[in-house]
Parts: sequence; structure tokens; C-alpha cells
Amino acid sequence: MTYISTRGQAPKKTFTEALLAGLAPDGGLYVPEKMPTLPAEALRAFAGKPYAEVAQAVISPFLDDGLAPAEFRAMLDGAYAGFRHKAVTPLAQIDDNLFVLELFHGPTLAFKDVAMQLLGRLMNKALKAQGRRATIVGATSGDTGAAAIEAFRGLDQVDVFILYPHGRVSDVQRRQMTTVADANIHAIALEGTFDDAQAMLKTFFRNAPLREELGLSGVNSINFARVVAQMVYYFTAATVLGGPDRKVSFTVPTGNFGDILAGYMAKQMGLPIEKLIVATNSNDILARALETGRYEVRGVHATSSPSMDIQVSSNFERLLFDAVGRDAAVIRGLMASLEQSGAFDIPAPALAAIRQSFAAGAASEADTAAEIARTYKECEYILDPHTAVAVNVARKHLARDPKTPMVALGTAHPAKFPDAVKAAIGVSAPLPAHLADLFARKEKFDVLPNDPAAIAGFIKARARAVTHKHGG
Ligand SMILES: Cc1ncc(COP(=O)(O)O)c(C=O)c1O
Ligand SMILES: N[C@@H](CCOP(=O)(O)O)C(=O)O
Repeated sequence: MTYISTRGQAPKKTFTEALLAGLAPDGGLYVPEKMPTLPAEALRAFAGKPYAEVAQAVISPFLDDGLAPAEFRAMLDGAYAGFRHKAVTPLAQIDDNLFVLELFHGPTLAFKDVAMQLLGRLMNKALKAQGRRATIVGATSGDTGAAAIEAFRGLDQVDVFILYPHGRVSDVQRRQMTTVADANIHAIALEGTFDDAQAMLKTFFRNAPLREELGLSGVNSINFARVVAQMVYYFTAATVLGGPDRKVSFTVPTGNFGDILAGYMAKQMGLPIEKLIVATNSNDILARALETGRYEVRGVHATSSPSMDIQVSSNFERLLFDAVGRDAAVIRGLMASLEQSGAFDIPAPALAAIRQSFAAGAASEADTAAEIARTYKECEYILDPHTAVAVNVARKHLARDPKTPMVALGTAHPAKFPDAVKAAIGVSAPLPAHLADLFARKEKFDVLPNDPAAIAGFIKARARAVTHKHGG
């Protein structure tokens, strides 16, 4: 399998090269040159199988030949051994034809663990094989950072620098990032938004000398390996609900568009998905773009689902690339327009193609709180605010199509957002035992200005890869 950049001006890569590179040097995102497919019989056999077994079948076609199947299986078993549910990502039914896909049973209580636990193992192996270190710089609105820190803490091969928006993550999210004592972990409270953090990360990736000097790698969903690992739970959920012989729809609480893109790729691989529904909070750029065809950045505002307080959804570029017939020149034009004017118009045929697979909806703050209250009242099930956004949008879609089973992705554990949950239902969910003393742990973080030179200087002064000669 070879990987190409959505902007068409970077050399092709193998999976391992794309894994370690993160963002392509031309600013584009790596995608497989050709999507593999799985036959219906293979999908039928997934129903009820162990998660790691399905993961192996889904992910293997994307890997390099060098990774032995037994070794990959051992990595998967290790990645999911620490999840608190044997099914790894179980389904819970909360209404007629409405299910929550619980993706929050990993160590940091959000869906990011599902991919990050595997990514950590894959990257560590690749770096060891090359005898080199890497500097991972990540941008987070709260959950990716904690998951990355958990997956890479204490590893000699990597230093991890996580930029999170100062004052814009929940206390639990912040403490998950700032109470880790390992010397290779650095939490940076950026005086800006998640979009500022992600934009800064992209300028670092496009700065060839800095990239080389740091041995820069990324673990955000700009890294294609993250998206591949997130495809698996679409297969486990759909096949348990009767796929491939029955179509299923998914509603995905969306920010950076990585999770729902994984669903789109699962569909391309052959999983019969009726609709993928983009659910946004009041930062509704994606819902507006699907409705009007104009992708237009407006100021981001803080909501009770802070991990989705995002305007520039990186992975939308991967979808657009497909929708414009994989014409990299068109993507370069659209992205240049986004950089210059904060907007672009999706070409009409591309918009029509996107609408065939996707629909969208937004949930206001009032909708989100009301959804947490309704679901708790009806089935004593506590939704976190991000999952509540999805369930609210899912119900609106179900009213139009009640026959197709609807799966809302449950992306975070409600204990991560106790204030929003308590405000809605008067009680909050307790933190699991391994985090019970989170508020007694000592915090360690640096507050830094939204200034690329200051952040790059901070990282260079601490990253061990800088003084290390490395190849590749
Ligand atoms: C809890 C939670 N839900 C939803 C999202 C949105 O997912 P994506 O960025 O893949 O669209 C995020 C952040 O990415 C998140 O942390
Ligand atoms: N909501 C995310 C934002 C980053 O998303 P990613 O999937 O690109 O890593 C977060 O919690 O950090």
C-alpha cells in the first residue's frame, strides 16, 4: 500500500513512512493511493468476533508487508487489554433503533484511546527499528492530548509536547494531561484556541529544517494511522446489528472530522452504511458547509462539549480530495482560499457526491442539556455532552428514517465533563477507580503565548531528538 498527499506535491510514502511523518511536507494529508475492499462474506464473519480479530482483518491491508501477522495481533491484544469492557467498544440501546457505541472504556475515557493505544505501539516499533527518536507535537481540545500522553509516557524513543487551549478544557481533561510526571511528557497551555494550536502544528510540519531538527511526528488525526484504527468500530457495530445484510446509519459528534472520516472509509471498504451524520455543537461550520456548500470560518465559541470547539476540520480535506475526483490542484486552490480568506465554496459536483453519503445537524447548548436530561430520565443512562450532541442529532434523523438502525458514537465518558452533566441532571458520573485520586495529583504545565517562535524554542530546548543524529 502506498500513500499520496491530498495536495499532490509530496513524495509517495509507505505506511511506516506516513505513520512517522504525520502531515505531508506540502501541507497535505496522506491517503491510500487505492482503497482496499473487504468482501461481504468477510464482513459477515465479523459479527460477535473479538475486537482485536476484527481490527486485524480491517487494518492489515493498510500496513507494510514487513509486519508479521502474529506480531501485529500481539500489538492489538496489548492495545486493548487495558480496556474496561471485554467487547472494547460495546453497544448500548437507548431507544427504538437507537444505540450508543461506547468508545470510552480505554484508559483516558475517550474514543481517542482506541487508536492511540495502537499508534503508540506501531510508532515505538518503527522508531526502534530505525534506531531513532522522535518529537511528537500534538494539538488537542482536550482528549487527544490525554490519550497521546497515556500511550507514549515513559517511552525512551519519544518526547511528547501537547498544546491545549488554556482555560478551554474541562478540569478532568486538563488534569489528565498535567498530572503525568514522566520526563518525556510536556503539557503546554497555549494562550489561544484549538484552531490556533492546530494551525501552529501545521506550520511546524511545513518548516522542513525544523521538522528535520526535531524529528517531528504527529499523533493527531492528520496522521492517517489514527483514522485507520478508528475504522474498526464501525465494522464491529454494524455487523452486530445485521450488517452487511442490513444497512446501518451512524451519527458522529464531529470536530476535526477524523472519526466520521473513518466511517466514510469503512463504507468505501464495503461496509453498507446508509448515512453518516455529522453532528456539531454550536460551532457548526460543517453543518453549514453541507447545507450551503460554503465552508466559512467564524469565531469559535466555548460550549459544554469543548472537544468539538473547532472551526478548521483538518480531515474534511481528505473527504474533499475524494469528492473532487482526487484532483490535488483543486484541493490546493480550496486550501489556499481557506488560508487567505477563511472560506471556500465546495464545487457543486463534489457537494452532491458528499451529500450522497453524509447528512448533518447541529445541537445547541439547550438541546445538549435537554438530551442529557431526557436520556437519563428515560433509561438512567448518562451521556457526556459530546455524545449528547450526537444523540440529539441522531433522534432528529431517526424521525425522518425510523427503519434504519442508528448508532450514535459515544466519544467520551460522562465523568470527564462533570459540570455539564450535573447542570443537566443534578448528578454526575464518578471517575473510574484508576482516576479516583486525579484531583489530588500534582499538576505540571507551562503557559505559553500563541507565538510559533516561542513554542518552537520551548520544544527545541527540551526535545532529546534534537541532539540525536537520525536517519529516515
Ligand atoms: C469527546 C469528543 N467527541 C468528539 C470529538 C470530535 O471528533 P473528530 O475530531 O474526530 O471529529 C472529539 C475530538 O476530536 C472529542 O474529543
Ligand atoms: N477533539 C480533539 C481535537 C483533535 O482531534 P484529532 O482527532 O485530530 O487528534 C481533541 O480532543 O484533542
